[in-house]
Amino acid sequence: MSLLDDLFRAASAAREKAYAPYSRFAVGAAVATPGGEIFAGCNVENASYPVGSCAEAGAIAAMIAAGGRRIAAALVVGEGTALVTPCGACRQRLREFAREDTPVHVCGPEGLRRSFTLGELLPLSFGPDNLTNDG
Ligand SMILES: O=c1ccn([C@H]2C[C@H](O)[C@@H](CO)O2)c(=O)[nH]1
Ligand SMILES: [Zn+2]
Repeated sequence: MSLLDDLFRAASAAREKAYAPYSRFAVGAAVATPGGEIFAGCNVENASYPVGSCAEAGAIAAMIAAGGRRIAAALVVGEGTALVTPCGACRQRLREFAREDTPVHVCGPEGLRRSFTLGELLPLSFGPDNLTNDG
């Protein structure tokens, strides 16, 4: 079984647990560390709508809490027929721990629809390197 399969399974399982009573749009996400550890998350909405969080944020939080610091690959599972790519805020969240060439796989419930690099989704990005002062 491939890393892609493992990411898809983890994200799909998290998506089953999504708390999305307002949008009724369940999303699951998973990230893999360079060592092959996988962390997943789902969207968690709130009666105060802006307080809700994306699936990607949950997956990244799980990785950080477990001591992970780098994302080697990410995957999102949405629904409907359109591509559910990470929202703008989540592209930036991924950017903190990933590189321009890091793959971001976009799936529907049936499986992979398209793969991007993070650089394609967030070109000319601002990241941690911009804040280092070593010339
Ligand atoms: O990549 C995405 C796109 C949307 N959502 C969530 C946010 C909200 O709960 C619902 C509808 O936007 O889907 C995610 O979690 N990840
Ligand atoms: Zn998002």
